Amino acid sequence: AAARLYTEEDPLVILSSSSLKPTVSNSSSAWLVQFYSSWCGHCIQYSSTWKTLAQDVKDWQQAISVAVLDCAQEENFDVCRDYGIKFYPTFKYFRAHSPPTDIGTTYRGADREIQSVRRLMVNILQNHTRLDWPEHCPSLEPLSSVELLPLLGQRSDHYTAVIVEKPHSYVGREVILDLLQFSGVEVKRALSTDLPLLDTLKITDFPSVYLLHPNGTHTPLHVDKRLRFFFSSSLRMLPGVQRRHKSDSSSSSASQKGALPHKQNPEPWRDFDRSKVYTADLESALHYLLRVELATHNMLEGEELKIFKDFVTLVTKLYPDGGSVVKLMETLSDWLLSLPLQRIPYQAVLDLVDNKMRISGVFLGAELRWVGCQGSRVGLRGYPCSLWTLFHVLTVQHDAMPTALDNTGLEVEAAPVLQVMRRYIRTFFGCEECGRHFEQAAAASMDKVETREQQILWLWNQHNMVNYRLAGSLSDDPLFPKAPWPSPSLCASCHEEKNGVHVWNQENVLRFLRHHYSASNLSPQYSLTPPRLPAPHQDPDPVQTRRPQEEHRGGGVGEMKKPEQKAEKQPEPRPWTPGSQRREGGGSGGAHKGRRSRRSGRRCVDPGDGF
Ligand SMILES: Cc1cc2nc3c(=O)[nH]c(=O)nc-3n(C[C@H](O)[C@H](O)[C@H](O)COP(=O)(O)OP(=O)(O)OC[C@H]3O[C@@H](n4cnc5c(N)ncnc54)[C@H](O)[C@@H]3O)c2cc1C
Repeated sequence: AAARLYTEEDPLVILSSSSLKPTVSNSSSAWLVQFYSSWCGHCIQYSSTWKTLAQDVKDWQQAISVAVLDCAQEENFDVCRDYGIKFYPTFKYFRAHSPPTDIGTTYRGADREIQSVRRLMVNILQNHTRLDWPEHCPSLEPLSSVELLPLLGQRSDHYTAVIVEKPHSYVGREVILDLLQFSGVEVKRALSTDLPLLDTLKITDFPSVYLLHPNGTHTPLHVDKRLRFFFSSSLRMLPGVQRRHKSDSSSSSASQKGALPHKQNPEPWRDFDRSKVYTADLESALHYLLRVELATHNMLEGEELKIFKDFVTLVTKLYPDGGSVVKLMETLSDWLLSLPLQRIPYQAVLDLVDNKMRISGVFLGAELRWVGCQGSRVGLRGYPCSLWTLFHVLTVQHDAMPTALDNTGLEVEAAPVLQVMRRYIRTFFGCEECGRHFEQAAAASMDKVETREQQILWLWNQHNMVNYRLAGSLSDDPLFPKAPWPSPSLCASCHEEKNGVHVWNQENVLRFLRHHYSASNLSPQYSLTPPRLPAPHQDPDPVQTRRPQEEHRGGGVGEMKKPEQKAEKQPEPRPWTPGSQRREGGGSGGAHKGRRSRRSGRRCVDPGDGF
């Protein structure tokens, strides 16, 4: 097992003697298989490149799939001999619909860099004939102005994106394949040598994307950088464009029309801005965590109690809003720390949260109210989304207030937010499998995190690993497809390309995260708890005094409206009461009193725009 270079977690198929032939012969897609040996040093070194390649072309798999087979495993000795493998690694490709007698064609290209292999994959596809063309692969050939110009002005039930590029460019074909699993948009390509097309569309730069809208209008697609990643991301973000789930990959007419495939969410839709973080999501996270997730642990004792205390301390010290939530967590923290008990019944925690604190006007919102975390139907997004959001906010707050954890005992750890998160997820998070995955990742690299900046980036990177893994899975909300985050529309300067491969500019990512998850980017709109009122002598807090209408004005890059549903109005905050969810009233009444003396007085600094 120690020698295994690839696991089921990797975005590729692991083949063996028994599965090779049934998989690659008569398949509706082509296959690219790396025959390797787990003892070969070069194969070990190359494995990370192969995994990156597999991730890069994961969305192409209905046309061409990536696999590995370990020839060092005894059970595979015979099959490697039968397929003529003499050196490691050997790359072989199998055309779609190939007969069982086909032992594949060996790739002897100049190099094995990701870009070269990706281009090889495009060439393999284009070498198919009409008769054996992979079933789900659209045409990769360029179209001419004669075919394209008549489409101008026509109405349709989907977008058509025309990529106009130089003859040797691969971008158009790669973007066509990147969008293979998405409905609501069709991608075609044309060449920069087609002068009538260039004249009509007034295209002078290459590659360019020209977009034909469903309503018959047509415009150039604006991207910050003319790179494959930017084109693919922008097209995936078009309204109504969504990832096909495995069950509807045969592109049912409903998904083609951009309709949501599942039952609509009965909750009223709340318009929101993707470039903001909503306190309602953070409050709902704590509401769920304290009243639902924790409720499954009747008695908190020993290690569990310690982990819960640490979590409460962390939120008390780092939660960015200064209102009821902090006061509540502070009171809870004081209470937990003052008790000499080794065991605390969960019911006592609940009683404190629901009843005792309410007497002094401190309360946590009474319901789940997802905003940035609302899903297109019940059961999607919600709590896990808000938990990620909460911990991202805490990593950024820790960076903005480095002394906030002093004298809590947490400051001795290099990455206290991550360590508390790790222990919380392992012990309390309801999704056991998520906890197992997260623990694996933490065990592999969390101990290497030494600075607050690395702490922010570690969590961002880990979250993206999960996004990659879950893209296209059943938990992927079609309205919010899982994808590398932040998207180019949120942060163009976070994305670059090196040797044809997408890379992150980590400096800009860090800058973006510090802004996105900062206190000044928190929107109180839809919040369930009363905002902190600035004391007469204090400067008004820009977050808390901003009127909801100002937050909510349309036109921003990230504004997210859901079609067909009425938006919910800004609600009145109301407290939690055990029997009734509807009772009104209850102010924060001095909820923030004394807070600044107990928490670090430093404010988070917004590094400004310009991403
Ligand atoms: C610790 C943890 C581990 C999980 N592991 C699994 C698992 O193994 N299997 C499984 O099926 N589900 C897992 N989940 C749930 C899953 O990751 C999603 O949270 C859930 O499917 C809801 O997805 P979402 O579309 O709301 O976006 P989420 O992934 O929940 O993201 C929430 C919001 O965070 C922002 N965001 C997205 N990516 C990043 C990033 N890289 N850095 C910073 N911000 C980002 C975006 O604004 C996004 O809307 C896990 C959740 C958590 C908290």
